[in-house]
Amino acid sequence: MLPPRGDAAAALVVRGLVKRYGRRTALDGLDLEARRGEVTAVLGPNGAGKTTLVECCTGLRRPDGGSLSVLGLDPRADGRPLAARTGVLLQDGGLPGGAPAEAVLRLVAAQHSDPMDVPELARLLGVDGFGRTNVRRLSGGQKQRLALACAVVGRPELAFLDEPSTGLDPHARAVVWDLLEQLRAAGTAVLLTTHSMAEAERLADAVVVVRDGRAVASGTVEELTSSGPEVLRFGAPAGLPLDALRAALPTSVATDEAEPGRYEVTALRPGAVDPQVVATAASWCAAQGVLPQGLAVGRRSLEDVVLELTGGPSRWAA
Ligand SMILES: Nc1ncnc2c1ncn2[C@@H]1O[C@H](COP(=O)(O)OP(=O)(O)OP(=O)(O)O)[C@@H](O)[C@H]1O
Repeated sequence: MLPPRGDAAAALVVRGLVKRYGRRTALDGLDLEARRGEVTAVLGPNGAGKTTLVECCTGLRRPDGGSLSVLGLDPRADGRPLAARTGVLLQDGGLPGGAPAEAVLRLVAAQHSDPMDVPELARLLGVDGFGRTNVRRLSGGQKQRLALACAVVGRPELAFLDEPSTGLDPHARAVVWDLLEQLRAAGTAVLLTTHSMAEAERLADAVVVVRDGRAVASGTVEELTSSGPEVLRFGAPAGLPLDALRAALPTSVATDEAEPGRYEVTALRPGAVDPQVVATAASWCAAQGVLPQGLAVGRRSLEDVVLELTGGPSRWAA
């Protein structure tokens, strides 16, 4: 694990956080920091403890051990001042069911001293399209957009966003990503939990990988993915015979169909994936009569790293 980057820009400092539910330990000594003007993405499989972390940070749950500093305050003792300075999006929304969407947003805005412009935010997140609809009647994605609007309307210094783009269509997701970039540019510290590697790659200034209630790695996407061997990847029809390709390539690379239709030529020593290897693989594809889709040389993807750190695909499927 990379050393923590403790400094004055940290809006959230979590040290050795422990939370148990009966005999189940959800957080087992978790360390994490989130800095102002940065998006910190918390990644990890189902049950890793991400939501419990957000619930502890927002004062909804009492930790059993460790320490928490939220904008220099204690989330349970200083709930009131923190409510004015933080924004929270929880997975189950927590919206009142009996009022129209835009009225709910106005109500939340009125609780803040310098809220964003409500009509403008409503337009940005598409809340204006269902502003008069009762919250109870909103679709999952509409509720999610309203809950996100409520979380950010008070211009929070620190925003806790638990899976903000889950259930959103691609257009809404792009809008949410733009909004998160605006928050970051305004100096907000954003703690984002997500299962979307694309979201983390696009937005995260820092990534914390959580497994079994502990941070098992942290750093930038670049720091986490820059180690490991170079790999030539391409897509082609599944089940192509690889023997001829293996015979044509040097022994300094290993060739596999990593998953059906996804081929990888991995360097077994530094520099082994060289231009000649790329040309050989392309010629082999030509001999097979196939066009290699997305042929590219790179290192591990963020998904590869996270799967490796958290125990592989079977663990994620559990
Ligand atoms: N209220 C609760 N009572 C008992 N156990 C709980 C409770 N909430 C969470 N847990 C357990 O604590 C562990 C961590 O759960 P948590 O919801 O924090 O994980 P998560 O990383 O957010 O998962 P997901 O990705 O599925 O949202 C899990 O084993 C879960 O079953």
